[in-house]
Amino acid sequence: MIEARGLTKRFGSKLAVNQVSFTVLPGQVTGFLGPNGAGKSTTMRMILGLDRPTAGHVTVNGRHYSRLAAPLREVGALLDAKSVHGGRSAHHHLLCLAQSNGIPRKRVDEVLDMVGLQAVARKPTRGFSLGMGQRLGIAAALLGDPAVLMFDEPVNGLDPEGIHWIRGLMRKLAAEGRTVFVSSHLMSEMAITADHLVVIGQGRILADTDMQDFIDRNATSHVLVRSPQMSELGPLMAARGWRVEMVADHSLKVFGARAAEIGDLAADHGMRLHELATVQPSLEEAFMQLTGDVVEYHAGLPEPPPPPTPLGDAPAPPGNGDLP
Ligand SMILES: Nc1ncnc2c1ncn2[C@@H]1O[C@H](COP(=O)(O)OP(=O)(O)OP(=O)(O)O)[C@@H](O)[C@H]1O
Repeated sequence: MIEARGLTKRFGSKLAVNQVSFTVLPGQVTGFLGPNGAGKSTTMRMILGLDRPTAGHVTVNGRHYSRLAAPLREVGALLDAKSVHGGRSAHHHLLCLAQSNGIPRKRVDEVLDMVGLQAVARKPTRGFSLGMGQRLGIAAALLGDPAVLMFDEPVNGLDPEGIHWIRGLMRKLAAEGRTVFVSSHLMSEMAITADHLVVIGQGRILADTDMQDFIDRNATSHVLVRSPQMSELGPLMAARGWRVEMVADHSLKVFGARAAEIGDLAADHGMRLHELATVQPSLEEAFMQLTGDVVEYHAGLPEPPPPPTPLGDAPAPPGNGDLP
């Protein structure tokens, strides 16, 4: 278990982490999300005793990292996969770590097997791809068979097979009862890997809740409707007080109504429907909704396209409203 209480880190005038409190429980994968510069890495570094908190504290299994008798056996971490001496082989790197932490030699081969690096284990790591470096970092994290695991952007540089593999590994580690704390910018990946989310923005906790609750609270589902009689059906739905938006392919997005209500309305007026589907919001939509105001670094992108036209103001569709 990881417990942070009032955790704060200031770099000069920059308050990187601001009075953060959260608990990461065993037996589940907890995703740590936030825009660039939100304070994720700094928080993880404080958990590992690599940065000293300005205020507050954080413990791993009830103790500060510096007080752990055999740290690698209690917490394994992948923070910066590039922090390996390029002249050493993967085997040698792991062996040095094992020997300095009282871990049996045979564990080195076990973790090399687990991450799929056996075939290149004796080659210098300077020739490793980004993905191989990630796998080696994960092998080091697993070396002490720790109950707590932390991964900062673990899928960085991994190919689809590698991403699939790490997803399975995290789920397996959590199912074994371990504490798994993982940061990622890949929302689609987090959506299928994490059970619980801690979301941080500008150094403050914005959400600490389970995945479904986070999505439900921060984004709304809608119903996608396609009908050859859209020009008549649209105003009927708008008149019910439902928010109706025309989308690019001339279908409609309807907010505030259930699919059954829309189907009934169409049937009552003898109108045909070609599609009626409830669309659940994604983690990415919920994340963007919550963190939109706290993004530190905005790209100089061109102006976004105008929002979809609400149907009430929309020009009439061409012809009799039939869809292509
Ligand atoms: N050693 C440091 N000295 C000064 N400022 C720092 C230092 N480390 C981090 N910061 C600043 O603290 C803030 C939080 O940085 P941090 O790396 O923790 O964010 P992050 O959420 O991990 O970002 P990213 O998703 O981009 O990796 C940023 O504004 C960063 O510039």
